[in-house]
Formats: sequence, C-alpha cells, structure tokens
Amino acid sequence: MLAAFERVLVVCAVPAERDAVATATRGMGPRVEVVAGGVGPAAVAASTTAALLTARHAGRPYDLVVAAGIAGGFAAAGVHVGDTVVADRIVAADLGAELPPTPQSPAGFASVADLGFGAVEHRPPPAVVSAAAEAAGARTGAVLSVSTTTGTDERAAQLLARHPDAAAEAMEGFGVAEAVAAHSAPTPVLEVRTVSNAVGLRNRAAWRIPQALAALSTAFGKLAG
Ligand SMILES: O=C(O)c1cccc(C(=O)CC[C@H]2O[C@@H](n3cnc4c(=O)[nH]cnc43)[C@H](O)[C@@H]2O)c1
Repeated sequence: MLAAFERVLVVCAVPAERDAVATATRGMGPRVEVVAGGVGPAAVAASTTAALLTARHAGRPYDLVVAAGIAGGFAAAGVHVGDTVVADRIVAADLGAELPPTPQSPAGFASVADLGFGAVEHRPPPAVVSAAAEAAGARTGAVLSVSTTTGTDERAAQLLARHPDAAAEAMEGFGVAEAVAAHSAPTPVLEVRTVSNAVGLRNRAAWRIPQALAALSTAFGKLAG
C-alpha cells in the first residue's frame, strides 16, 4: 500500500528501528525515507518538523507520514509479543493534569482537551488504516503515546479504563502527528507498531526486542510489497 503514495516519511525512535524499516523498504528507493527521530514526543516532533520542512523546501513534500517502531502491547486486549498494530487513534495518554481525590470522587486525570487546551488525539483516515492493516496483517486499535513507559499493572489498568480500545503503548506517535498537523496538514499520518513487551509491571529482561524488530521488518516488507 505504500506504493500508492509518492513520498513517504517513516519516523522511528532509535537507529535499530530505522534499520529494520529501511531494510524492508529499500526496494522502494527514494520514495520512502526512514529516520531515527529520537525517543519521546518532544524529540520526535522536532525531528519530524525538520524532515517535513526540508522536504518541502526541496520541492519534494511527503504525502504520507508513518510513525513506526516497537511498543508495549495490552495483553488484556489480546495484543502480544510479535503482534503488529496499526493505530486507528493516536492518543496522548498522559498529557494533562492529575486530579487529587475529593470527598465526592477518587483521584483522577483530566486531559488537556478536558481542560480546554487543545487536542489529545489524531485519527488517521480510516481507509488508509484499513489498507495498511490488511497489507501488514495487523490488528487495529488505539496506540497510546506516553512520556513515561508504564511500569505497574495498576497504571496499565488505569490507561485501559481511560482508553478501552487501547491496543499498544509507545512514546512517539502523538509527537509525529502533532508535527504533521502543524506543518503539513492534511498529509495523512499512520502509526505502525510491533510488540516487544507487555504493558504493565516493568521487566526489561522480558522485552523481546529482536523479535519485535524482525516483526517490524516483516510488516514493512508487506506494506512495501
Ligand atoms: O536496546 C535495543 O537494542 C533497542 C532496540 C530497539 C529499540 C529499543 C528501545 O528501547 C526503543 C524504545 C522505544 O520503544 C517503544 N516502546 C517499547 N515498549 C514500550 C512500552 O511498553 N511503553 C512505551 N514505549 C515502548 C517506545 O516508543 C520507545 O521509543 C531498544
């Protein structure tokens, strides 16, 4: 399905993810550019902005931007190590205010949208999501962008309570989507993730990074094919 676009920018976080995607898309030549934009929403928003403006000034703007990489999967949603997820919602899941408990209500969370300061989600075009999911053999669902990787089962449950459609958690999708919205609208943005670990109690030794990177290459091979 990537061949339906003239110029595709794929934004990963780290070089290992970039290389996994670039290996799979090499046959598409300069139509697909892959960058390692840094870890977290701020780094990747800055990198994406730079790539978008450079391409536009060169007279070769992108007509699709993809946030890609490894992710945590929500096991309660049936998402497990090695699975591929295409986001139908790209959500800033921890951008807001923590609310203390009151006599009337338990502790809670208000998003910046709840607070009246802007948006906390981007919805990629459904037809592009469906085409990508079908081509990659992926499932769809919300992919949560967080600034702090979840490290307890309690936080995983809180995120799922707020976002029952959550399939995966990563750190960059919302930053990529915000940069595109600011500098290249209405260019569509996708997020494609392959799962390296379960969202919940932190156990870095259990992250299956090589398996997730291999799945990332496989997914992009299918998207390119
Ligand atoms: O150590 C390595 O070899 C290595 C190779 C590729 C990627 C990494 C990363 O640590 C990438 C961090 C990246 O992964 C996303 N991620 C993965 N699991 C989660 C999670 O459970 N919660 C949030 N983010 C996750 C995230 O987008 C990071 O940027 C290491």
